[in-house]
Amino acid sequence: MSVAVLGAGAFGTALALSLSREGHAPRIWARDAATVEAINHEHRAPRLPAITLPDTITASTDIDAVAQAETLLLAVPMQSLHDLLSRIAAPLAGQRLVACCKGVDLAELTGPTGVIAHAKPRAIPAILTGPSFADDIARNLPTALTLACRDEAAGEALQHELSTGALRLYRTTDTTGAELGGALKNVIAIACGACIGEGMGDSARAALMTRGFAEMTRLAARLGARPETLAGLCGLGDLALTCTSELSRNYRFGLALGRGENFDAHLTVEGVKTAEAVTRLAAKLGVDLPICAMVHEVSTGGTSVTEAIRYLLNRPLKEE
Ligand SMILES: NC(=O)C1=CN([C@@H]2O[C@H](COP(=O)(O)OP(=O)(O)OC[C@H]3O[C@@H](n4cnc5c(N)ncnc54)[C@H](O)[C@@H]3O)[C@@H](O)[C@H]2O)C=CC1
Ligand SMILES: O=C(CO)COP(=O)(O)O
Repeated sequence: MSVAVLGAGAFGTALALSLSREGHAPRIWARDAATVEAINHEHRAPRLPAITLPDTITASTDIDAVAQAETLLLAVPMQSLHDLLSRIAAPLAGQRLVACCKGVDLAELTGPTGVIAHAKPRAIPAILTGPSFADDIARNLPTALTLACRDEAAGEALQHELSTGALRLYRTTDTTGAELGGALKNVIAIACGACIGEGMGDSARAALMTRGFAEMTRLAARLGARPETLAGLCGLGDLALTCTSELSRNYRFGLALGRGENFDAHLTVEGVKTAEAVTRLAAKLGVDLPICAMVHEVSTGGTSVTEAIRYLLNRPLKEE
């Protein structure tokens, strides 16, 4: 089976490397010629500068040619996924489209598999998500992720196609749970970073992680997801990683907010737009997501970290 990667960022390049170790020769689509040049001629990717790529990994700016592979890994930021799919002329009928992004689309208020289903209704949508830093995958360190696909047979084929000696994939048909876990953990990671940056301490972070997990499961259950999906790699697993590691951009963005420091605007921080999208979605569905709402307020300058923490502490007391 042929696999290609659309998007030459850190995660797309790491996944191409992972595939290359299993004998695949993946092509990467990049939107700019300079990145293609770097991959094809210098065997390096701009977003993973410390890694040398094998010459079995090649790149192209011709998206229609690259998109002919049977499996396409869609590794662009969440808010660019719709734009990416609209660049491809073909309907991609019967092809497996694996979202490798985490978030909720602001225009459609759906996760990545919903965006795929709207843009390419004859394709088979799936999502690869869970706790992994691109750098760890690129270095072939042990990693376990969730592969979610409603089509059981396609999900099983993808699980085998994308697993490697170091990258172990668990399978589920619950795409809603898998994508909401990955989306919401980034929002909670911003909250945790802000809490630590503001000097509130590890106990406060543990409280945010736990009550954040309650928000993740509440919204997911309202949308029909299974609780055990959220308790898996794509929910609890990724929450644990992202809320505790300074390798996470979402966590570091939160740290900067808490410390009152600037943050590099070129870095992909999915939780900011996701906080806005889930706050809107929750209002529409009548679901209470106070931490996510505060992350949206703080990250858009609507309130301060101190005020947000005060608001959360002073909400009416309730049962756990
Ligand atoms: N970096 C990581 O450790 C991991 C990232 N992810 C997810 O992968 C997704 C991508 O993140 P990264 O690869 O880290 O981002 P990145 O910032 O390293 O790269 C993003 C890539 O997407 C391209 N891009 C942006 N907008 C585009 C558009 N409209 N059309 C086409 N290409 C576009 C950029 O040129 C760049 O090559 C995110 O949703 C992230 O949450 C998931 C797991 C791990
Ligand atoms: O999704 C990730 C880890 O699973 C990567 O986290 P960041 O996007 O916060 O860097």
